[in-house]
Amino acid sequence: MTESTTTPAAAPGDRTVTGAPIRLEGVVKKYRGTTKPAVKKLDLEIDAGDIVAFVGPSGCGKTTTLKMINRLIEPTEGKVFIGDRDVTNEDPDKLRQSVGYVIQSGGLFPHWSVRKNIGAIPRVLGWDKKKIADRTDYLLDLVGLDAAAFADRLPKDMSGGQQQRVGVARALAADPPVLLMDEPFSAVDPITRVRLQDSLIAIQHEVAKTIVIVTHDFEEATKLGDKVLIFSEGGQIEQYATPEEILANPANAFVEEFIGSGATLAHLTLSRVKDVEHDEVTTATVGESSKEVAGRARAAGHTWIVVVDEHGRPRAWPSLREVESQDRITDYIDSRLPTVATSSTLNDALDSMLAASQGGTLVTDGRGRVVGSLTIASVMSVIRGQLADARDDVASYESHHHGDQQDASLPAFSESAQTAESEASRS
Ligand SMILES: Nc1ncnc2c1ncn2[C@@H]1O[C@H](COP(=O)(O)OP(=O)(O)OP(=O)(O)O)[C@@H](O)[C@H]1O
Repeated sequence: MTESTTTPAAAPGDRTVTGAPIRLEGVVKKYRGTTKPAVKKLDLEIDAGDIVAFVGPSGCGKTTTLKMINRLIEPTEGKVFIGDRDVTNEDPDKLRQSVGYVIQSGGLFPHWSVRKNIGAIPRVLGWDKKKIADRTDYLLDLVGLDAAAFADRLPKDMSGGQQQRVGVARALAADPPVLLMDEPFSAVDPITRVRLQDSLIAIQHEVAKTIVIVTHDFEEATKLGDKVLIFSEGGQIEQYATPEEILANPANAFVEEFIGSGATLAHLTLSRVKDVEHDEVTTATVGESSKEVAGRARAAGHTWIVVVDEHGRPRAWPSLREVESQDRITDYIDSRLPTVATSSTLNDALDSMLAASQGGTLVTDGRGRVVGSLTIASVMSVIRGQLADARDDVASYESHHHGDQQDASLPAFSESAQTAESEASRS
């Protein structure tokens, strides 16, 4: 028998995983001076090329666990492996050069240009100038920034979202197999956050690292995570599974409580967009003075506007920063603009937001004219209100139904309950 010497060809669209698996074995963290361990005893395997999102209530040990992977926090007990390397025995500085790390506000050196920031670790590693310059240009493009415009800027001359993009580029500079992200998108506005999330998904599609991300936001976790890890206090794993599995089969009452009631979904198809109060929007037409439009928007407390055509139909929804980057409103058309009609269900609205990967959507009337906007938060708050009402109804039914003595203040209800019971017993 002859051995095959050919390596199986990758299927079209297959990506080369450059990430390494991460394994935690019996990892414990006891902070000095505390009685309860922050992380009790954690065994965890993360597959190469996966994004795993850590979620859980405040203080449950997410950040502690994350930082034990690059030993910004030293484990009290246990071992951490990246690939085959037992990193608990490595020089921590060396280790951190091979593990990308992204924190909340980018964490860039403020007096260094973007180029210098991105080149920080490659310089320490002794790369030559040309290689660093090429890598910087590649990474800026990867994170969606124009190298010609941004490479020589200082962080303070960039938006929070742009700084965070540079933070990601810097973390990827030395091509590490692992990227750790500690609430990377929590300091930016929701629209920017959605864009950064989408950008991370696109980047990961290309680079296929192993990414661990700590987030407070379950939506973000389900959006980004190939798997989501739900912790409870003491770094206890309550469920570690794909978002679909968690939503369909929460492992226990803790997880159920954490992700919210499943009834939420049922309500989405019952309610309509017109039942939800829309936010007002500032509209403008192509060619108007940007300054005037921005002034109008600010007076209304808006941070973005909708550019509409002569029929009032939306073309784009630029932020004021984008508006003010030009003298006049441009004729740009955003082909991915999410819109829903007032007659759509809330489910449609969420679909539209998700399809466009947006945290909000424009609302149009039957003729496609913009009448306002809707955010996921406002849709969710309506649903939560409905659920609370539904629970109150059930609770009041149960308290009266199961009470031994009749409540004199509710004779009609008691009677009807009794009637229903006697009818049921007759049938
Ligand atoms: N340096 C420290 N010294 C003592 N206790 C600490 C220290 N850092 C964290 N802790 C405690 O360890 C526990 C876990 O903290 P950790 O920051 O890992 O939680 P977390 O899940 O990331 O919380 P959050 O979501 O609020 O950021 C908490 O009870 C916290 O108070």
